[in-house]
Amino acid sequence: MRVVSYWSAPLATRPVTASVTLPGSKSITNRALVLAALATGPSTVSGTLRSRDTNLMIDALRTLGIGIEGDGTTVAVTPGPLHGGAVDCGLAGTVMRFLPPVAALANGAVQFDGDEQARTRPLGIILDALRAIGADIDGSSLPFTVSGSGSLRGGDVTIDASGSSQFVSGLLLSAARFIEGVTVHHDGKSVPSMPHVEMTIEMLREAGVRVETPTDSGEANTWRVFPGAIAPVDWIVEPDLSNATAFLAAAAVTAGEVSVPLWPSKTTQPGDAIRGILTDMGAEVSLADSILTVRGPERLRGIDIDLHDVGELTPTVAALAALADSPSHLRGIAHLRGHETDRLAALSNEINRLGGRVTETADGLDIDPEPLRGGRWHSYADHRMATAGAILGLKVDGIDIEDIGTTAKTLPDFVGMWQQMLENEPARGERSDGATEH
Ligand SMILES: O=C(O)C1=C[C@@H](OP(=O)(O)O)[C@@H](O)[C@H](O)C1
Ligand SMILES: C=C(OP(=O)(O)O)C(=O)O
Repeated sequence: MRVVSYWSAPLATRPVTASVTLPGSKSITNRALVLAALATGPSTVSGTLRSRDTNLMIDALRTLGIGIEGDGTTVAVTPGPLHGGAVDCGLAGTVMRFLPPVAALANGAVQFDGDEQARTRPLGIILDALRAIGADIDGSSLPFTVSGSGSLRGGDVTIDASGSSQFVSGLLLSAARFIEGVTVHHDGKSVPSMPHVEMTIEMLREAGVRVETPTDSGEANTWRVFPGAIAPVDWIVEPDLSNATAFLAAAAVTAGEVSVPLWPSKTTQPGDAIRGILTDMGAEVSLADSILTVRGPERLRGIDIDLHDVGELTPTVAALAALADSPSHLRGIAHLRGHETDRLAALSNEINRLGGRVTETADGLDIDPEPLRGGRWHSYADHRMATAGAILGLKVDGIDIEDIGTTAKTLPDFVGMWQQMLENEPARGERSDGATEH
């Protein structure tokens, strides 16, 4: 018997009004750490997210020989000779896809493993790509071993990155340190989450790396990183806009008003797309003096949207759609079946268990709003499933969320922040009831 804890999601008894400051972006933090580790001298990272995914990245880099000082949000990274060791990826896509190329540059064997659930996440594409450019790797999913020889040839490689943009980002991030750099060609259905590839390219350029995306010369879906030095940078991490979406959704579903300070005026984070999404659903959204404010409408409209570029936002958008007053169609997100869990199945199962009407399509979800009732909400070890349940819980009494602690993947203080947002609202707290696993 496994003891499962449930958190009674607090109901909003009035419009939510709050200002919520978000910790740093997972995606920017983990890219900054990798680039700092491979740089020619010491870097700092300020605004570092401290969460399970980023702490796993820090622990892994330390294991491989990188000096990382600081327990808080400012860390100092001192590169050192890379050596072998054991890396725990947890359930972090960024760790399991960004570090194998780093390991190929180490002197020694690097053993990768992770959570049971991580063993089914797509990985073979990037491991095969690394083999094709000279790496010695045993295995095609977790657990696997990279036997580093201190350098990697690099060169041209063709991959199908339609399963995850992280295959492209992972190869590009370390490539300046490959003898020949890398040219990655994508051949397959379109690459999802392209803003995350843009984020990789922008950060590489900030570190002085030469990157070309020769779309102009007719080579769409090709990225080239030239060999050369990665410069040390004092990175400043933006707040995590994807995590912000759950809090902004609270305003949208309660006709409330939520602001998030330090919203960047220009960003590659996909979370920025929530502005357009909430506007389309009927909310009033404004960005002034770096403060994003969302005012919720009396009635939220459904939405028909392709989320291919911003798939990370799907759990929030699905929760919004389930509380809207007209149908929604979420498209372009077949790749979510390889995220922390099969998010299309998880969202449809859980919303339907509460009385909703969600149908899984080949590449998304059709959501017909129905009155929902309380009940258990399973989170599948997925931080964004847990936060989607919390959004529904604002409007539907009696939703008990399994393992709310799973939000620690990217937002360890989610419960505290949620309760603070609802200050003066009755918080129903967490209990542990020894229920057996479903
Ligand atoms: O590179 C990154 O930081 C990420 C890329 C995306 O992955 P996919 O392309 O696999 O969707 C995104 O969903 C994930 O949360 C973070
Ligand atoms: C898909 C996600 O994470 P990962 O970086 O583990 O792929 C996510 O955070 O929504």
